[in-house]
Amino acid sequence: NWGYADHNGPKVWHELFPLANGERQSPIDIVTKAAIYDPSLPPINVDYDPSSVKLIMNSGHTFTVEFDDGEDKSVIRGGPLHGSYRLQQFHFHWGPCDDYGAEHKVDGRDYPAELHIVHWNAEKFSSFVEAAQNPDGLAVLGIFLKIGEHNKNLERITDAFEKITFKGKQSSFTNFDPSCLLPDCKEFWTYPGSLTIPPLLESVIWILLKEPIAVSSRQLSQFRSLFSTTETDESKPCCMEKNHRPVQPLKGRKVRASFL
Ligand SMILES: NS(=O)(=O)c1cccc(NC(=O)NCCCCO)c1
Ligand SMILES: [Zn+2]
Repeated sequence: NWGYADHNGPKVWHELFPLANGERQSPIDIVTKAAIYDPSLPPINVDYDPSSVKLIMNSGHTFTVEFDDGEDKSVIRGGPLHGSYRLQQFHFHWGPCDDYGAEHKVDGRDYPAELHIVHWNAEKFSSFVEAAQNPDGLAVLGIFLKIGEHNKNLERITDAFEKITFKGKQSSFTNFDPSCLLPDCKEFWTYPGSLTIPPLLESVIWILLKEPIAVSSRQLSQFRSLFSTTETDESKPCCMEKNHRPVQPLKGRKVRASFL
């Protein structure tokens, strides 16, 4: 099925997933001078309960840290959002080297990786799957990663990798608050977009923080040490070395900024 190689990657996703050529696809290049400052945008407010984390798993395309979204324990509010959106999972996107690998760009510039914290509108819909079918169903908080100091808050995540080396593996994960991965400054850009993985549903309100967080090159290399193949895969085991979609056409969309 779909992946990031030449035979099954972003260039051919449209064959099975026609939304790939849709009107509000993600990621995009954020042209900062074209962003519209909107002083009426309230600040972003995250309220995460560390006890709602459940597990960490290798999906074959990335690794996800999944939360109990059966009740309103961990939510995001404010910014462009109407009401509260419930935390479901977070995951990352990266590339084969430290020069690129994030999904969104800023003024054409590549970051080496990007964190996506995924939420769904539990006030209007009864499940993630239902929310994902609606234009205001999902809210993804995107955080850019840059190469710098070792990030202690990532240690518990990279320490878990030995238990989820292969596709399909999962391991219990407890007591983790993803707000420890956010930068101090919560200024953001926001625009209407889509999932960046198939089925590319156009149901995401994107909120991208302007300030990146730092991780060490060694920590990022640990991401690439995960396998995109199962333990029993006949074909030779293959490392998860890239899982980012190229930027997509803006098609007239406006990007708003919470800052001047
Ligand atoms: N990449 S993203 O648009 O933030 C996004 C939004 C909502 C759900 C997901 N899903 C995932 O990344 N799931 C990981 C497993 C996918 C199937 O391998 C991604
Ligand atoms: Zn993502």
